[in-house]
Amino acid sequence: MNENLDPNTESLTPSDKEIEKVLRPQEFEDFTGQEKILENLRIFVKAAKLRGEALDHVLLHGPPGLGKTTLSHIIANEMGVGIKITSGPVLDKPGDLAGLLTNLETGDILFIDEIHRLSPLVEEYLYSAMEDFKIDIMLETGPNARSVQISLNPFTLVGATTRSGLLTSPLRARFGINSRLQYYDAKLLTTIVLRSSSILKTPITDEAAYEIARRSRGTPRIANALLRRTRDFAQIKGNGNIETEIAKYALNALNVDEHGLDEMDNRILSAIIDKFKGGPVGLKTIATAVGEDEGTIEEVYEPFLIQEGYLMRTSRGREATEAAYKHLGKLKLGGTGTLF
Ligand SMILES: Nc1ncnc2c1ncn2[C@@H]1O[C@H](COP(=O)(O)OP(=O)(O)OP(=O)(O)O)[C@@H](O)[C@H]1O
Ligand SMILES: [Mg+2]
Repeated sequence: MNENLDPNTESLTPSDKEIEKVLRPQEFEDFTGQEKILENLRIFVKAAKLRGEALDHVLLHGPPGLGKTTLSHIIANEMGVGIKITSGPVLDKPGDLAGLLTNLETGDILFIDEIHRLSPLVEEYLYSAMEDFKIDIMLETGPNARSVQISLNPFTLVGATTRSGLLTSPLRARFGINSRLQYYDAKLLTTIVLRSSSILKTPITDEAAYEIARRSRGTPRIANALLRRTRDFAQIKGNGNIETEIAKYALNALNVDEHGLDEMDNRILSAIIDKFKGGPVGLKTIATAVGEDEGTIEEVYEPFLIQEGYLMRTSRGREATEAAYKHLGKLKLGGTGTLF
């Protein structure tokens, strides 16, 4: 997959990361889309503030780059509380978590990214913290070891995950607010691209913004990444302004096709069609065929291909749809034979 389009932040260059921060909305007001979720969050935040209580625990799930981290920061800003950030794989043992929890002030937010990757031990430790704001701490080790229970300041846990299916049900049940972020339509992404280009002080036409938006896999992070790369093309190959023509040129150069599918999307569809007669074929087999990690295919590529109607998930595996054949300009063999 093209590095610039990777929806995982890890592959962004340091300056890209800086820019991503600058482009990150700070308040509900700046956050585009996800209307239902926002409408509810606004009410829950307002009510919690009125009562002077910590906000209920929030679980945010959905594919990468849709705004989970952004929303967590916004919630902290809107609540007017501090936020401590950590992630599932970083919290090795209960002690790590205890350190964070005991340092939270009343109402603070503890943001745990990739919460599906918590170790079972740490996860269990989290239960009483979430439920009763109490934890047990071990004093000393060996024969003198004993545990004392200490009370925590009421806090809000915000958990984010791209794989909500991997969460255990006891953990999931402890979140009072549970929101699934959806892919953005082209119109919303156009608004986001226009907002970002104005922050980056890059002139862009509405039409060019739409061109970038509709080819961004429904994902704000990708829209912003494509905007930055297009800006580079505009500066070097054009006059610095982003117009439709230069946007199209840049997107083609970046291997984003007319429908916004990137190289890996197309490789997945081609593999299913060419190597496995259109499916059904198992995820593992697809992963091997395209040389990509199974989990990444499942959480990054597949949801979008399914939503756009190129892929079906059946009990027997993944199947390419008519739309996929059409998209790749291939004929569907066998079946009803009613193509012509
Ligand atoms: N609704 C939105 N409006 C404007 N910009 C957004 C919105 N959602 C996301 N963004 C932009 O997209 C970028 C990625 O968002 P964010 O980091 O919150 O995604 P994420 O869901 O946490 O992804 P991951 O699962 O990879 O952690 C942010 O820097 C932000 O600028
Ligand atoms: Mg994130």
